[in-house]
Amino acid sequence: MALSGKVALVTGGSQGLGKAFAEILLKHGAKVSLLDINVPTGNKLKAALDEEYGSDRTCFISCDVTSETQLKEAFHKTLESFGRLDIVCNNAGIGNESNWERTVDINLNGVIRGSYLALQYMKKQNKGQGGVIVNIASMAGLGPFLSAPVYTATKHAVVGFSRALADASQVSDYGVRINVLCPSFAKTEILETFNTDDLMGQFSNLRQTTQKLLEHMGVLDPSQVAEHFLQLVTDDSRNGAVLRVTQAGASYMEYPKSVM
Ligand SMILES: NC(=O)C1=CN([C@@H]2O[C@H](COP(=O)(O)OP(=O)(O)OC[C@H]3O[C@@H](n4cnc5c(N)ncnc54)[C@H](O)[C@@H]3O)[C@@H](O)[C@H]2O)C=CC1
Ligand SMILES: CCCCC/C=C\C=C\C(=O)C/C=C\C/C=C\CCCC(=O)O
Repeated sequence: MALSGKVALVTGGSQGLGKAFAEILLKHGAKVSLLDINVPTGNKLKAALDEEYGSDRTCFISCDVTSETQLKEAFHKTLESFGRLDIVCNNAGIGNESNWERTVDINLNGVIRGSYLALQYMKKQNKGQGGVIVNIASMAGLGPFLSAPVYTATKHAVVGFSRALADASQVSDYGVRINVLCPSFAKTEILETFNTDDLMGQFSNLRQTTQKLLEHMGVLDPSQVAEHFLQLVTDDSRNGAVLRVTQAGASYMEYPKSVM
């Protein structure tokens, strides 16, 4: 998919990986709708991007992915502002093992809400032009992150949900590809979770083990992660792909062939 003239929507787009995804899409000619609950940071980012790319290339929409109403409205506004929708990145996520229900509602339910709305707006059967969904999971979607069982569960679920949806989309001929990105640790604000006992919940005692894991795996720059995100957006041959990104490089996960 060539990105010039295409329109993308990124949840959790105010900062961190969402910001890096928005920037790489803009660099390649797309327009981007940024959705986030962090309004001051989102507005500041929009102002900075206006300077660099012009004010008609982005919009910022205050939106909580736990609200079906707000998310629906944000998709509607994006279509209204830019006239089309081609790329949806369900990226918003948190680490909170104490209020684990909220973690599930953002990291998993938010991805499901965003993916279903994306299909509704992009599938050919609804007069959409087709497109691509990239859901942001984590290395914790592929193996256990011992100090964060609920975070791990949400990310495994995002991988399974996205793979099943990709097959469903292909068999239904929606013209929408669905891929998953699984980054290792990246230098963003979410890493502060490890310094916050209230968020670590009952496994805050495992701080040292977590710290060792982080030192062992290293910390990626968001721009490195964004390069691989771009691959999932632009490579039309990829549907149901799960791409893991580590300091050692990126590789597609291989799974046994589906029975159907
Ligand atoms: N940084 C890392 O080490 C890794 C992060 N990830 C995933 O990447 C995604 C992005 O996280 P980061 O950029 O690292 O963290 P971050 O904390 O910098 O960014 C997350 C963004 O999501 C927004 N957000 C949180 N709850 C929201 C809600 N209910 N509705 C809308 N927006 C909401 C925040 O305001 C923030 O702007 C998350 O899904 C995270 O799980 C995956 C692997 C590694
Ligand atoms: C409440 C704690 C969750 C905090 C979330 C903060 C950072 C998130 C980072 C990640 O998403 C995880 C990245 C990599 C490590 C995860 C698992 C390692 C195990 C992988 C394996 O064994 O294959």
